[in-house]
Amino acid sequence: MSAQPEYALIVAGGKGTRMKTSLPKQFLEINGRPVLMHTLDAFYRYSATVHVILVLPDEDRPTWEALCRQHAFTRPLQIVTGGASRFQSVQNGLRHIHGAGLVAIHDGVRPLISEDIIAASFRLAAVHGSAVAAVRLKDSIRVTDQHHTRAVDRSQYRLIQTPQTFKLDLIQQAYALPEDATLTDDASVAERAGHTISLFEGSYDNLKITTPEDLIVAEALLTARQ
Ligand SMILES: Nc1ccn([C@@H]2O[C@H](COP(=O)(O)OP(=O)(O)OP(=O)(O)O)[C@@H](O)[C@H]2O)c(=O)n1
Ligand SMILES: C[C@](O)(CO)[C@H](O)COP(=O)(O)O
Repeated sequence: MSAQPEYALIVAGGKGTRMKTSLPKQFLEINGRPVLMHTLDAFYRYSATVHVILVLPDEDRPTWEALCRQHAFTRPLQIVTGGASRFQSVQNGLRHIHGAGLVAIHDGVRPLISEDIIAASFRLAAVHGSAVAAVRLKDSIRVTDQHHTRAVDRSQYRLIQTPQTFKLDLIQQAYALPEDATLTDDASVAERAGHTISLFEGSYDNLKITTPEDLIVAEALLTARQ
């Protein structure tokens, strides 16, 4: 752990349109427990003192509270209201954090995050200002326009994950600027504000639950860990 206060901002305000289920994917169960609880559990396993802020839409709170009762989930956390986009959910979460410290922004739908990666992100962000989990590509890639495709050098690219961990003043200042829908993650928002982004090694099993087959893979990976 670093000497500074540590916050985990877990965003779970999405609708999961690509999952095509009526229940948002963060509430779907994998191995008998909601995706979001697996995610939160990883942060409590990392540290008993990390301040956890959970971003949820107001209309999803009854669902979450019912799941907490059903699964006897009593971990301490602060719930704040989600926004219409991931940007707005993160922005609202950051408004509820005061003072200096570090914040790990993490998708509620990345339930396989490990304590080691969380620890590395805080440790490296304390030194560099930012620490963003990333992995190398395993497939070949091509760039396309409407008419042509062209092979590109995959060694120059990374797949970006969360956690994306920052010094608080840096990321709060970056999120004070207007929303730009082309910025899909926190690193892009920080970069737009003039900050250099530091990457560190993420993990292929830190998958984001996005489409139905991701649930099957996540269950298999969780089972293999037991
Ligand atoms: N208004 C939003 C939109 C997204 N998120 C969160 O951002 C993370 C990554 O988003 P994504 O996987 O795209 O989730 P959804 O927006 O729910 O999915 P989809 O794009 O398929 O609708 C998720 O934990 C999601 O809950 C959020 O907090 N608030
Ligand atoms: C933040 C993120 O998970 C990093 O890979 C990703 O950018 C979220 O993208 P989405 O469009 O919300 O799926």
